[in-house]
Amino acid sequence: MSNFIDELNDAQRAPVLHKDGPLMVIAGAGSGKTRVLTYRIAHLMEQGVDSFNILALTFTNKAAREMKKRIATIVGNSEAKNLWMGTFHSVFAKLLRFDGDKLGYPSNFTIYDTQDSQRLIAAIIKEMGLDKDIYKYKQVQNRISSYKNSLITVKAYFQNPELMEADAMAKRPRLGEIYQNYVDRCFKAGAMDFDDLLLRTNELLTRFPEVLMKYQDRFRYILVDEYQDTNHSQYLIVKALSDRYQNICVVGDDAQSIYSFRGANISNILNFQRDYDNVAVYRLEQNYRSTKNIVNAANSIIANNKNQLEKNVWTSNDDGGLIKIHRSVTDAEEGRYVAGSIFESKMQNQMQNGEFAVLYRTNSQSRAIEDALRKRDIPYRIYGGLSFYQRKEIKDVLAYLRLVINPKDEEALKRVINFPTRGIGQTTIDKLVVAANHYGRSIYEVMEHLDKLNMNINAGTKRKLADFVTMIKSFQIMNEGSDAFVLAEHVAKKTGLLLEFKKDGTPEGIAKMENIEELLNGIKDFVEGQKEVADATGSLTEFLEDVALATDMDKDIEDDDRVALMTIHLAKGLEFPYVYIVGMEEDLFPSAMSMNTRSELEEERRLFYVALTRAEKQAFLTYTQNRYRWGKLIDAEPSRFLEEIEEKYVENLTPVNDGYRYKSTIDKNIFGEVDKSKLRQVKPSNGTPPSVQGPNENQLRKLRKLKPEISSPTQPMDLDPGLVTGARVNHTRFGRGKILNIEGAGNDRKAEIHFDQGGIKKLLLRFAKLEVLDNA
Ligand SMILES: Nc1ncnc2c1ncn2[C@@H]1O[C@H](COP(=O)(O)OP(=O)(O)OP(=O)(O)O)[C@@H](O)[C@H]1O
Ligand SMILES: [Mg+2]
Repeated sequence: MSNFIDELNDAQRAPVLHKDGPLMVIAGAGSGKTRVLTYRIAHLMEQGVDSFNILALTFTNKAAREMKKRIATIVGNSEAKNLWMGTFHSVFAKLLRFDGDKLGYPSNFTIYDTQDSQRLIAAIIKEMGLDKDIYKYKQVQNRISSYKNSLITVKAYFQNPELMEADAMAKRPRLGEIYQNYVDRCFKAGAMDFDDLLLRTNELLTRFPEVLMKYQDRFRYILVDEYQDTNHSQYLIVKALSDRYQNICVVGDDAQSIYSFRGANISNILNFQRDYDNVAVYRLEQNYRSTKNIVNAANSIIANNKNQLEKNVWTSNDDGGLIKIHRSVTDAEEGRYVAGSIFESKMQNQMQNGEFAVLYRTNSQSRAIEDALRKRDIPYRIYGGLSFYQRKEIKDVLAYLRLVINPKDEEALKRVINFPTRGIGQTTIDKLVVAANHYGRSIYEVMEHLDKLNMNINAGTKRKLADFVTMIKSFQIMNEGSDAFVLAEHVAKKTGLLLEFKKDGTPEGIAKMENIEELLNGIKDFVEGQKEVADATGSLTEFLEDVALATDMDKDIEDDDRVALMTIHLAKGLEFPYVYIVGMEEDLFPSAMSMNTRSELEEERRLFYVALTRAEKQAFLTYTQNRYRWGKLIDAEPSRFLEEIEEKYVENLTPVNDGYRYKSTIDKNIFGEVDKSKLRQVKPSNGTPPSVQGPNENQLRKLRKLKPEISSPTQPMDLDPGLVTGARVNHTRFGRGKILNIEGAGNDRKAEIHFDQGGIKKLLLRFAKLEVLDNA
């Protein structure tokens, strides 16, 4: 036993040692909430609480694994293994495997990922003959998802005139029917989507008191990290399970609640004291993660929110560097600045790639950063993009494996029934779907009974369908006798998938084959690994569940030294020595979609607070004057959040008094309708010093009259001083445009130009004969 209790300060020790009963830890970022949760579990086990009686819910599976590792070093590996620990989705998927049969689900139910759900919804919209431009499948899926997370079942929906009216007003009067069909189809396919994992758990616990009692008795101690981001469905599950023993410990930070768009409800944290008797509330105030400058800057930002619990976060860490703000002319230049700055820090301070993170508001911002990092040969990893398991060839193999476990799985079946091609056309598939709907059965069941059904399908096709069924059945027989790896390898060969990609012969085909090989390796690893886990057998079902709930975030990558790129949402709970927050611009951050109400804007501000508090040593904020959005180059305005940081904590790397400063006159109290024109009213001061990085239009005009050497160091200067990023130019054939980027040297010097007539072209300067315009 280690004396791990000594690794806590007094304020942290209290909730760790707290005896039974409900407790809540409310504290700012980096104050040790996750550490308290981890150590409390270790302490409970030391006090003799059986590891089987503890349930811990975390934000990512990776976080759960790390906690388990830490606990294992304190109480020993074998005990730590028995803990039920993971995300809500993974924990309750496991619970539903045991008891979902009471709701009519097979224990081997499939988990539909978002893509599966969207495909099915798109198919239903088509079958119903609805206009796909009005019934956009992604929007419909979103809507259904939010109903499910608010526990609005189909039945409840049709009993609620207000909801129906709202959908009718949105020109989607038949949304309820789609919802109904979607739920029916999932059920028939023996499938649950992500939201079902919570919805059905709730249903199970409400409808079957004996099941509820069983789990209440099992999970005598429940702990929840990031409690501020639980949605209603999750909240109810926790409430129900903890109702009997009331040994519930939640930790969270209202200032970091950033998932309300997914139905998370900050009032869960505010109402906790009302929900339980004698709640002990603990507060932590000392931040161990960040420098004084970062902590104070973050405090000054969040102080702009009206709705928040009083907190006084401080740190005894060093002051550290000021928060650096950098402006550039284009997003490409922003990327180059970030890459250059990382490169420099690495050189100067001997830092690893893994010590840097670049955070952004939306995934699409990663491209410019990636390009720049690649040019500098800095390895990076994008989190939350298309994960390995979502690649087409991988999903194809997985679809066959899913069919082995659950042949009713409609999305898997549709995916591979004719891939590799075996002469089963779309018309045949449509007929099968119609028959399946008619008989209230799955497509596979229809295929099994083709000879008894009077269907208009010719004998040749019938034989092909029968062959397919026979093939799946042969896999099923094999699955009983061999492990997941042996079976998967057999399936990849026997179905012709490997051959299909090999035949292809292109580099892409080969890459796909290699990916399949990687998948097989992964399955082998999994089978080996599972042998050590309690309750696990290394079966194919377990593997598929792991995959369905995996995100890239969950992969163990500690040994891999790369710069991390991710959205701020994904960065919650993590920490990095150096953090770059890019795209600090109005309409991007805060997002244009989140400025309609005060509460939306406050959520964006919390998001900024989360972003900044990820940094341990140094934070950089960057913004650009021009950015591509929705295929157009737009003038970007500096984010209002920049001016909300108290001035003494920031350092501007680019001059701010030159007409493009971020100090706007925007009225912070106006929320609904921000007067954008105000941002433009900032007058350029006289005697603007020439900027050395990213000149703006005003400066460009001046620059053209100045000596060539006064130009951005990132832009090697041409003989013609006007040809720089951001300059307006005229081309004899393409007309007027704006230079986005200049690259290459000598005869190879090229300019990337966005022409007013539309279109971006890369032109060799020695041929282009560009005229620099003065009247920008
Ligand atoms: N008493 C302590 N002594 C030394 N380091 C500590 C102490 N408490 C926490 N830390 C360290 O401070 C950092 C932040 O802790 P932790 O991640 O638990 O904070 P948190 O409150 O969960 O943050 P967030 O709100 O971002 O989730 C971690 O690196 C942790 O190891
Ligand atoms: Mg935490």
